[in-house]
Amino acid sequence: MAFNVLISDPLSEDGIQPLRAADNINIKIDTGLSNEELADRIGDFDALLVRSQTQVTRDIISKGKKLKIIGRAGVGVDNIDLNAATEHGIIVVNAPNGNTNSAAEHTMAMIMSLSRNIPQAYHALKNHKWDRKRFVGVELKNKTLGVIGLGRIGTEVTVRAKGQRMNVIAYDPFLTEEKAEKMGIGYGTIEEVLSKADFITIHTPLLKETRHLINARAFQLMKTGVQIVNCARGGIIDEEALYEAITAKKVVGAALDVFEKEPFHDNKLLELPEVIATPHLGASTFEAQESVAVDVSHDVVGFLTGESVQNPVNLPSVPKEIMTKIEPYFNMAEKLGLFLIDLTQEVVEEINIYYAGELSEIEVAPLTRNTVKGLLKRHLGDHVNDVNALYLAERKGITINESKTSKTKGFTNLLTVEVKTKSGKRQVSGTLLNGLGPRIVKVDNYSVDVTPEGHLVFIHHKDQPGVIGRMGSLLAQHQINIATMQVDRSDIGGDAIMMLRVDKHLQENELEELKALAEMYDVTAIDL
Ligand SMILES: NC(=O)c1ccc[n+]([C@@H]2O[C@H](COP(=O)([O-])OP(=O)(O)OC[C@H]3O[C@@H](n4cnc5c(N)ncnc54)[C@H](O)[C@@H]3O)[C@@H](O)[C@H]2O)c1
Ligand SMILES: O=C(O)[C@H](O)COP(=O)(O)O
Repeated sequence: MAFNVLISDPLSEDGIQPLRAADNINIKIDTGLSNEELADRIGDFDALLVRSQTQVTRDIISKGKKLKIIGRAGVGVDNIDLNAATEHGIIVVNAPNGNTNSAAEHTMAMIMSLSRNIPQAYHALKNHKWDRKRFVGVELKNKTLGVIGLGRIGTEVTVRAKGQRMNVIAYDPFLTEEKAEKMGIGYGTIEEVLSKADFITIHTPLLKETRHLINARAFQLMKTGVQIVNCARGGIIDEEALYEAITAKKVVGAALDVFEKEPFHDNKLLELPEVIATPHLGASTFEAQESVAVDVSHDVVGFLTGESVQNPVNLPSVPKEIMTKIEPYFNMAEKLGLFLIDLTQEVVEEINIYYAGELSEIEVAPLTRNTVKGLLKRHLGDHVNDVNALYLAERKGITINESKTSKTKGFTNLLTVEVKTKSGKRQVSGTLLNGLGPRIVKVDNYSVDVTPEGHLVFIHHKDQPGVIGRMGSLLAQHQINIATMQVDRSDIGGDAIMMLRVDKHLQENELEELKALAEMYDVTAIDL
């Protein structure tokens, strides 16, 4: 099967070699498309690769009928509608590590350019003005740099600023006193950092919570004479408030690589001599571009060829060593979900998943997704996948609970799936037998031993002599061969079950005839 990949922003040619080298991938490079053009063409593609320029909107995503993966060659995914991607079951991957160094270096270049008025002095000189007085700067040594957001880039900037003998103070919701101490920096609330810093640099993502994080109130808290750098995302600083703060002489310098609206031709901030700027160049180095393109290409090839991805954005990332442990259970988890929904045939209100034995010691989130995928698949078909299974369940009002226990009822590992419906609860348990694969070992309170594969028939009946014989004769009349058969009962003459594996799918009339036999309560055919 061949896959079509569209690259809609300029990516490093060396970086996309993993895509070029893959056998079954056709690449189309079409940069500078308008949203409408992209929406028109996206229907032919299995994967879309972008940087920050392409706006991957809900409309584009919904027109991507074949689209399976969106790769962002860089960090920020604020140009991709993640909710829409998740709802459509499209995985989004990014390349979070490849441009950290370049972005940190660019930030330092901006801080140093600001402190010594280098762009302004250059500009004057180009205009034949030899002006030394106007461009007297300040040293960085012993100045305080306030870092807002101490992730990958914020941390790298900190290391470099310390090299310039700056004092660093940072705010990040995940920064602890111990961590700050270990890094040799100060830490405080955002208000403390804003009020103590001589230079402020922003390194958070653009989120609902960080939009206009640096607003008029934040500028009020800052020292008069502060200088500010934004190499993270436009929109984190309120540009209107920054303009006011500069014209009020509160802020004496601002270095901006990113803007609320990009690209632009006019931005009134650029009319201010205190503002220096670059057109979103933080990640624009040969090294960073090659690195992010390689990372994202590997993930796209990996995903399209059925392997796991390294940098998923809308799926929790699972370390390889943990993935290796849980992968063998994936198929069983999905099959248990499929089995149970067929057995239940009712509206599910709640799903409870119990992980026991070895399973209680490992990360099980991917197994929960696979189980839920199985439970939804009968009704939603291929529309449901690992990416959107939990979202779709939630949208249907289904509560999902996971719990872990060491009690295994004699099995080394046991996965039990329970659904709650209006008429009660139903359960199925499975185990992975070493070397033998998965087995269904319990259905409700009955013990069985069945491979979850092929054509199964679950029969609920009264425990009475002759039921098994009548069932066998009827199947024989229809030329249906029984491959394996299990029976169990609650007590003598009470409720009993049969679990058959048969060699062909049971037709509706055959099922009806089985149900009509004496002492049968219910018969369900389940194809796995
Ligand atoms: N200019 C460029 O070309 C360029 C290049 C690379 C990255 N970026 C941008 O830089 C930013 C940082 O990238 P990164 O790789 O360091 O990301 P990261 O995820 O490693 O770090 C972000 C940090 O921000 C923190 N944070 C979140 N909300 C916060 C808040 N309200 N206040 C303070 N901290 C908060 C997080 O806890 C995290 O530690 C992103 O916006 C990314 O898009 C820009
Ligand atoms: O978030 C990022 O990785 C940077 O903003 C880089 O964006 P770019 O890929 O458009 O240079």
